[in-house]
Amino acid sequence: MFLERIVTQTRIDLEQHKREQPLEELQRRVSEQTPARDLRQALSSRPQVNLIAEVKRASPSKGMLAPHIDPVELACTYEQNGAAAISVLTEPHFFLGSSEFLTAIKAAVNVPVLRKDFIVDEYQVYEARAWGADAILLICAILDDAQLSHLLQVARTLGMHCLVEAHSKEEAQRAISAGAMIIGVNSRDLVSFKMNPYLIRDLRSLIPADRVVVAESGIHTAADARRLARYDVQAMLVGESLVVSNDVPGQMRMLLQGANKSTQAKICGLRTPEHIDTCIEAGADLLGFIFHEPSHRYIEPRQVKAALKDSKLYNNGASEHALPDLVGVFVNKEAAYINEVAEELGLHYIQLHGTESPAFCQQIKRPVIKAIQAGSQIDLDLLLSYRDAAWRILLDTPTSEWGGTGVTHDWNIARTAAQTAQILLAGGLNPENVREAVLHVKPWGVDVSSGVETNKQKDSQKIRAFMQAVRNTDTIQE
Ligand SMILES: O=C(O)c1ccccc1N[C@@H]1O[C@H](COP(=O)(O)O)[C@@H](O)[C@H]1O
Repeated sequence: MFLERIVTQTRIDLEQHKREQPLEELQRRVSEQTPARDLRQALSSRPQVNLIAEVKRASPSKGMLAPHIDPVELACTYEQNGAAAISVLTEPHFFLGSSEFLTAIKAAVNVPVLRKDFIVDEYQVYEARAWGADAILLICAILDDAQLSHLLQVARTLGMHCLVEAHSKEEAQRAISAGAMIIGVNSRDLVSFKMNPYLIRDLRSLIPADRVVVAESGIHTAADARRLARYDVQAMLVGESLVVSNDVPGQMRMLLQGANKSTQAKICGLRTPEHIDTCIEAGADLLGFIFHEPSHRYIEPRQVKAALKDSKLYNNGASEHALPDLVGVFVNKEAAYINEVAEELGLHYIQLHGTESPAFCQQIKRPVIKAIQAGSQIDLDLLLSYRDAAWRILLDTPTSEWGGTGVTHDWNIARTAAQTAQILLAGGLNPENVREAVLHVKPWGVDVSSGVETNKQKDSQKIRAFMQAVRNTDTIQE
């Protein structure tokens, strides 16, 4: 097994390092270092998804990636193009890394530098600092609780932050309990190398708001990065897709733009597997299901289950398409019922489209999208009253039918609101007007139902046209 092999090899190397350079000598070198740069601050000072760009020549899962890269030149390119921190592989046998790369990179850049290695002994923490590292990686899977706490403590005394990596809910809980302030969620299972890009979605809600969350592995496209923005991570750690790129600045731009400047798109009122597939193929980010009986878009919860099961793309884990998240739309229903449906269907977000109060929103066990009616004016105090209770605010046109009428509202009002909160703009959007809406309002996301229908039925061509208009607008917003 890879992990066992690498840890065994690491321990052999470690004994040799200890013989060559006793801890006291290493500690003397540590004392000569300038203070460590603050990784936590670098990842949390701006409200955006930051990029930790990684320097690695090979990996056990992918073999040779970029054996001839110049590590310092690459790190400088990363810094010049907006990386908030640099991660450097120092493991020599499986990743072709080296301590010399780290020391040379540290001298060449001004951002924090992370030692990415398989750290199992406090000697390696001192080693990292002596080489110039500002932060280290600690992997929950190879450390017990006592070791994790001890290594965190040693790093703290040396002024370094730790990126504590989890691969499961249990490991995330261990990282939290150990007091880790920067928690990485690695989509790649270190034992099987299998990818689960949706692990971050499952783990994010477990991690307290005062911790910095880093999504790691398998981040290749703008859609991958846009998906991470939905989980409110503070950083993405990217190696492979950068080191193999022929255009590193272009790849970095695409990822940073995907995470921070693109528009999330929700298609609402879905009822069939075919339309679910169309949405996925077209790159929709959120799929909405209406659980409000008077609506012609109403769908019974069990029918949603069946439609998702029959969708070709939703069930294809190896699909090239990033899978959207599922939103259940409810109007003034009981909290217990909403929570039950959410659990049963595996909904990711709950949209509350009635008169639900902030206190009610807090009874919902999923992040809440709270719809607020925005007519010729908007009650900003009302909007702010949901600040702690709702994950996002949806602005819709006032109507007695609650929503889904295909009527627009005043986008100047919406623009003001979008400066105060992360807004999902709804109400009368369609393939023809969505570009203007996005450019004018600059919302976090857009939401459409009527505008992608013909004769009250979803229309695949209109769904594609809507999505294309949104993505084209993202490109010109760069
Ligand atoms: O679509 C419905 O029937 C509906 C019923 C009850 C609450 C909300 C509903 N739809 C929401 O309305 C907007 C879309 O509006 P439009 O049709 O594009 O004008 C969206 O938020 C839906 O979730």
